[in-house]
Amino acid sequence: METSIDVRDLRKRYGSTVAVDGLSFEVRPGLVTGFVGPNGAGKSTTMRVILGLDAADEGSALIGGRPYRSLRAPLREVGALLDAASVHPGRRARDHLLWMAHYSGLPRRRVGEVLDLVGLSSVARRRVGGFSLGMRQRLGIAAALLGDPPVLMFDEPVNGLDPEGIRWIRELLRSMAAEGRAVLVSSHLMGELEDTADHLVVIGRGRLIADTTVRELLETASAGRVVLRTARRSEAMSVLANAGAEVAATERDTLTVTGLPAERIATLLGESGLPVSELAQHRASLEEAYMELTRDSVDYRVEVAK
Ligand SMILES: Nc1ncnc2c1ncn2[C@@H]1O[C@H](COP(=O)(O)OP(=O)(O)OP(=O)(O)O)[C@@H](O)[C@H]1O
Repeated sequence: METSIDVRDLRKRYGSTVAVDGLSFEVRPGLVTGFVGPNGAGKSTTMRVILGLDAADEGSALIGGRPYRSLRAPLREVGALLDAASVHPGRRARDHLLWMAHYSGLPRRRVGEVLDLVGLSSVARRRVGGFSLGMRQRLGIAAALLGDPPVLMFDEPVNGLDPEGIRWIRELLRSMAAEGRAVLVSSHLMGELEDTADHLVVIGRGRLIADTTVRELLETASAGRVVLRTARRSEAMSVLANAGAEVAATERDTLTVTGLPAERIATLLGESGLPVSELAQHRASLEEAYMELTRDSVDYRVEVAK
């Protein structure tokens, strides 16, 4: 199962909107790659182009070295969950999958297998119109798995799910990658991917912002920042600023200091007779690292009413 997704210099515009602007990245087998960016960053468009649902203006998006449209048995090559609401409500879950299997030349027995895998066997003869969002997501995932493909793509799969459903999808994604599949999963919330993704492709306004492992991203975001607590915060701020540090007041009695090592901070404050109740290297959360990265590429900000 050594199939990957290769996106090279991809460009796509809709009228005057540039949705994807020269994007390149790879989704490798055996890993869950998180595809992250603020709303409107171009994630869905990129996925649609990879799946041949939209044509690129420039560049390429290949699955196992070939464009989607030239794949002879697409469902055996790539499975995708884009829009879980797209199944006709009058159709029964099992019939939907049987029709897909028939249309794609897949054995009927796969339908029972994937229904078991996603936990829908007991409701397989019910109409999809009566399904909850979580059940629809599971059906969409069953459809993606039908051809047992080496490449999987999920667009915001945990949207609107309860914690049990979220945990189920996370475990499924991890186990699919552990079997050697290339798994691409998008989200506009980095936190959602914290326990799931090995690798991250972060985009904003259609461009690549970071292509990195989760670990590297956290290390970069944490680097050189020290957090300290002191009851005499404003005096500590001026002592450290005079020594050349950049100092930000965060919580009530807390400062975040950049530009001085922790030992130097301790010495300076000690010499000035200022009490320090806590002094530690800052450990950034993934969400924090992401906010930092995408600060300039958020299209729609909520203005706070004054
Ligand atoms: N069919 C379309 N016609 C016109 N504009 C579109 C179309 N599809 C996407 N866009 C625009 O392209 C940009 C990228 O949209 P896209 O849906 O790919 O972003 P996204 O990262 O998936 O966002 P979200 O997290 O909100 O789904 C947006 O400005 C969007 O309005």
